[in-house]
Amino acid sequence: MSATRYTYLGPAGTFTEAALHTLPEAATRELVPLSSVALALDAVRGGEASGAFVPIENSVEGAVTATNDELASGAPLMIYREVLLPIAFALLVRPGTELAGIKTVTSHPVAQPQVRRWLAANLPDAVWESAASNADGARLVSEGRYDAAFAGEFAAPIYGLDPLVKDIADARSATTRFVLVGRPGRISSATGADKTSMVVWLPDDHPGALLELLQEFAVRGINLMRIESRPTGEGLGNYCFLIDCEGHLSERRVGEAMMGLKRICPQVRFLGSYPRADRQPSTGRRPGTSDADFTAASDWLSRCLDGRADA
Ligand SMILES: O=C(O)C(=O)Cc1ccccc1
Repeated sequence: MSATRYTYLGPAGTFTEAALHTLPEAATRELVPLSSVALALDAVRGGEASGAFVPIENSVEGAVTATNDELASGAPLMIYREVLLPIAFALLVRPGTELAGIKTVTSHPVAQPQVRRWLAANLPDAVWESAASNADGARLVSEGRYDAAFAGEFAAPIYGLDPLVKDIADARSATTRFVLVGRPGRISSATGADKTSMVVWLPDDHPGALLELLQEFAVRGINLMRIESRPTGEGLGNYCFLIDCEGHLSERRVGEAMMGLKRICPQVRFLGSYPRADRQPSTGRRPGTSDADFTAASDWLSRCLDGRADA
């Protein structure tokens, strides 16, 4: 196994690669591009790499389903870091191509909703097809398989293409979130601005089951940052939930919420506690949910059990 190898969604020139380079340790790792999220994660599961860097969520399109499904199934993995990257696309073409000559265009499926309005306004008759990644779309254009690709402008020189149009984004603040995933191991210490991720399977099918699950967070004043339902693959109506909440597992209220979920849900997969990329501390605490409040309450319980309730 290689402790210094990170795989990522490639090929060269993906947004994933650009985001990976913002991690300080990327400079000292062997970075290996692979053609799918599943392959990048399997290399970690198989011990050929210590980390895989993959997109997980987009502010316009939502979940990158391949990543979410991989984290919810198969051998367990954990998230150790996250990176946020603002995304703007360039329309990459072979030198000499003009807008009027573009009949086919490609991108990663998560990119398409971010350029849908631009496409309708500027290339209404062009046929869009999905690529394994935005950079792979650029590679396919260089091979003549498509006329144009939406990708990062930085991918153009890698594939001998020209950015015909730059800075394309239907939503100005489009951001993609990427995560560094490894095999389960020790989580980093709390920083005061942390996030905890998990996959939770619903308590057996009954009215209010989802509410019961959410109450574990609500009563402890824990703010949710994301909740995504995904089919378990075990028949219609069977879903699990990928949840990100504010805080670190070592905070009493987060630990107690996880224990609450563990008691009522058939399965809970802890996906890690790690520093928030936006460095924002957790929002508004509910009174009585600080670590000191939990410690005081359990001390009091011990005194009650000892017959010293008034001490
Ligand atoms: O990293 C890439 O280039 C990808 O293909 C994944 C992706 C898709 C859409 C926005 C950002 C990243």
